[in-house]
Amino acid sequence: MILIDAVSKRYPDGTTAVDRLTLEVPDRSITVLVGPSGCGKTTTLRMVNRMIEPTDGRILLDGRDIRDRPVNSLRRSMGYVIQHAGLFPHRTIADNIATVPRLLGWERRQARTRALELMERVGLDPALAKRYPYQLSGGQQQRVGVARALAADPPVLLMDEPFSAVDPVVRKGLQDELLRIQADLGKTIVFVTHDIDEAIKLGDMVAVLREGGKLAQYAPPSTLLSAPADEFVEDFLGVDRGIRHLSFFTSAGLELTARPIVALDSTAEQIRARTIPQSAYVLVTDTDGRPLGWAHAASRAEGGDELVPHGHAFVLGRDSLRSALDSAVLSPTGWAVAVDSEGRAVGVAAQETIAAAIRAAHAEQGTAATRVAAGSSGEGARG
Ligand SMILES: Nc1ncnc2c1ncn2[C@@H]1O[C@H](COP(=O)(O)OP(=O)(O)OP(=O)(O)O)[C@@H](O)[C@H]1O
Repeated sequence: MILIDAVSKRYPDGTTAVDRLTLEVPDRSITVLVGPSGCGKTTTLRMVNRMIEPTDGRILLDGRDIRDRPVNSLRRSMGYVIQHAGLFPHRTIADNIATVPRLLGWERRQARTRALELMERVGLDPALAKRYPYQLSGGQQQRVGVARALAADPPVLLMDEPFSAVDPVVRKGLQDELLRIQADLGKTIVFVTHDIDEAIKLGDMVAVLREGGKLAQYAPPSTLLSAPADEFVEDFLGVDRGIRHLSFFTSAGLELTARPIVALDSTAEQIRARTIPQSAYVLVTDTDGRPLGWAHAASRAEGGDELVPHGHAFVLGRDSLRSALDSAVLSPTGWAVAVDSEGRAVGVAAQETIAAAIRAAHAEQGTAATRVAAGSSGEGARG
């Protein structure tokens, strides 16, 4: 665990960049520092690897003051990724990634093997190993930056706006890759961003900082969205807070009906038998059970073959109630389509049913929060 204990940083010109910040960064999880420009995020991150020394307070790594460790060994236990990757322009990709292993005295061949292995892990074609950074796209360079930080397998990763300089699509890919890598490797990651959506997507814990380097709130993302500490945090979270919070509620227990699902070759009788009073439509599937679209039940029973696109389906259990609601809202019939992991239709749900599930999830979360507050449960509050 990294403990940032009442740490302040004042610069000689009188600027207070960080003001008595206390944070416990849990092991093997992603802690995000987020806040507006100039609120002290980078300064905090750099105090963790001693690129900046605090004016007051102390930082402990696994219970030991980081000032008691030689700075080189401290930094080698902490991979560091920055915006624009910061690669060495005159070194090949493989040599960039192998930098720290080589510094640690690894054989060239061993370091190269490690570099190639890491390229695959971060989603880079090993054929790029001999190229130079300028021959790679911005997104590819960021992946190299992550691979380089992971090269000596440090327990801690410090990431300073690593994905800010790439377009939204590439950025989403990099975020997904980081979550995949983290699921495999379980590093202790401190991640700086000014993007609240990125913080909510990536963070197990999120620290919202305000100007003057003060901590506004430190909580799991779900708690931030459901209970922002004050107006500043609420404003920073932006609009759609309620809708975004639904991403933390699973669709697993959602009540579905499979009745209005009919196969492409269903007879008029079968269609009539499967039509439900609440809807004039049936969902037509192919022979493998994958949804093709909605059909007006009465017309189809009389031989009509018109299908209305069903929009996006949600994967039951894997996707959230936000995804289920989105599916219903975008559906021309007002009914969401649920599929299994193979894409086969397993049922449909009306908007009202999803709304009831949302109310139940909120009530359940409220109960869990009360239990935690009362100290009668060891459960975390997330999701
Ligand atoms: N060397 C310095 N001397 C004086 N003030 C500094 C120095 N470095 C940073 N600051 C100030 O400290 C404050 C915090 O800076 P920091 O870079 O940590 O913010 P940040 O939250 O990372 O910002 P951004 O999102 O814009 O990168 C800012 O007001 C900045 O101007």
